[in-house]
Amino acid sequence: MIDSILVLNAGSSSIKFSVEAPAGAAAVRMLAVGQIEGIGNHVHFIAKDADGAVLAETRWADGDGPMDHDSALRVISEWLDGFLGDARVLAVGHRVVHGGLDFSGPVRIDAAVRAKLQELVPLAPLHQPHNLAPIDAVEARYPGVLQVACFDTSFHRGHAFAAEAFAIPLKYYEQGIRRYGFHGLSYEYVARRLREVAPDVALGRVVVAHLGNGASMCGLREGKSVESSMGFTALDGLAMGTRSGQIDPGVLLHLIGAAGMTVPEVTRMLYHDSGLKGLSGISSDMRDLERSDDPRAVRAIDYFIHAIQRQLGSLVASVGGLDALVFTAGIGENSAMVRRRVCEKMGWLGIVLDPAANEANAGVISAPGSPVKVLVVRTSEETMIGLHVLEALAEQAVA
Ligand SMILES: Nc1ncnc2c1ncn2[C@@H]1O[C@H](COP(=O)(O)OP(=O)(O)O)[C@@H](O)[C@H]1O
Ligand SMILES: CC(=O)OP(=O)(O)O
Ligand SMILES: [Mg+2]
Repeated sequence: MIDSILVLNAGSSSIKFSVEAPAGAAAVRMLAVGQIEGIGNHVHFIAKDADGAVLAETRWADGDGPMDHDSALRVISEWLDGFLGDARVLAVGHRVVHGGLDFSGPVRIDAAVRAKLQELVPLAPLHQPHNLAPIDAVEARYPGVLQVACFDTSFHRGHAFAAEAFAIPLKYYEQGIRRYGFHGLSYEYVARRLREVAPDVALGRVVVAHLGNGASMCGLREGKSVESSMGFTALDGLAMGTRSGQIDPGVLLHLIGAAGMTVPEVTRMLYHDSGLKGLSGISSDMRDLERSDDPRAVRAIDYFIHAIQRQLGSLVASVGGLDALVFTAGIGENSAMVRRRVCEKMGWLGIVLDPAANEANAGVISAPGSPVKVLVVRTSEETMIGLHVLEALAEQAVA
């Protein structure tokens, strides 16, 4: 096996990984990619080679197999040990969801950086601990190896004040209580891919809908992030698998005040028991809801679609019109139903869907001549992280 860069990406319901070989100064060649998805639900491990051929796969019965991120990470590292054989690990890149005020780009991890990332755990309780655990596991397995943290927040830094601030006393803004935005590695990757697959719109007014277990939307102009639906934490904006999305802060004041709930109880409700799961009472997984004819499942999907449509209208205002709408991530890439329903009521924006292309999960799903181009782009936070690690390796070589 070739000396490689390892990439680890812990999401809220999955751990994704890839093995990348440097291929020149600014490109990586993927050797293997895989994930454990459905952690805590229907757990599924798969690893594939560069051509998509399955190298390993395990599907556990409900309630069986790795039920938390730690045991999922062990399954992945055992497989990686076998795959890598005696190849050298050149560096390891990690997705870290929150970079706070301090980190506006990828950073080499040392003890001081590790400590700062730990401080941000309360701002991303569903992600940050799972992002940091692999850093420690890698240090134990490959002592001294270059480790690079790549942040979900970096791509959004540089938003205008009005897109970044909350209208509370200014001192809180100075302290870092701002709308950071997340899924930035995904948006950065999609913005790059658009230059290849849709150069006519790539630098125009684009809204990207990253619809996974966590879901957000981003307005782009000239390939740069202008505004995100997510804010200080990854709770804001769209309803998600288990997260509420946008909520009137008065509801929280009521629950903590008059209704007597504790802060940990409200935290648990907003992060774990809300969204599709909370509304349906059935599942956080869109696949389960699509299969169900329970009216609660139908209403949960209705809410999800409505939230996306409202956010789309809002982001179109932020970027000043619309040249392209892009769907990505687990739901965006795979659910023709969600894409069809989001677009259905958006004709007034100039969106005309090609139903057959949409059903086929094609790259371009708008009808020929549609004023707004609608695309499906497969995201790869792992590739983006691999490229950032390559830059860090080059900097290390120069230093
Ligand atoms: N074929 C499909 N149809 C509908 N939804 C799907 C399909 N495949 C995956 N999903 C949805 O994608 C979600 C996972 O998306 P993903 O981007 O991998 O999540 P995350 O990175 O946030 O863990 C699952 O919760 C599931 O609801
Ligand atoms: C930020 C976030 O919500 O990430 P994920 O979609 O991986 O849960
Ligand atoms: Mg994700």
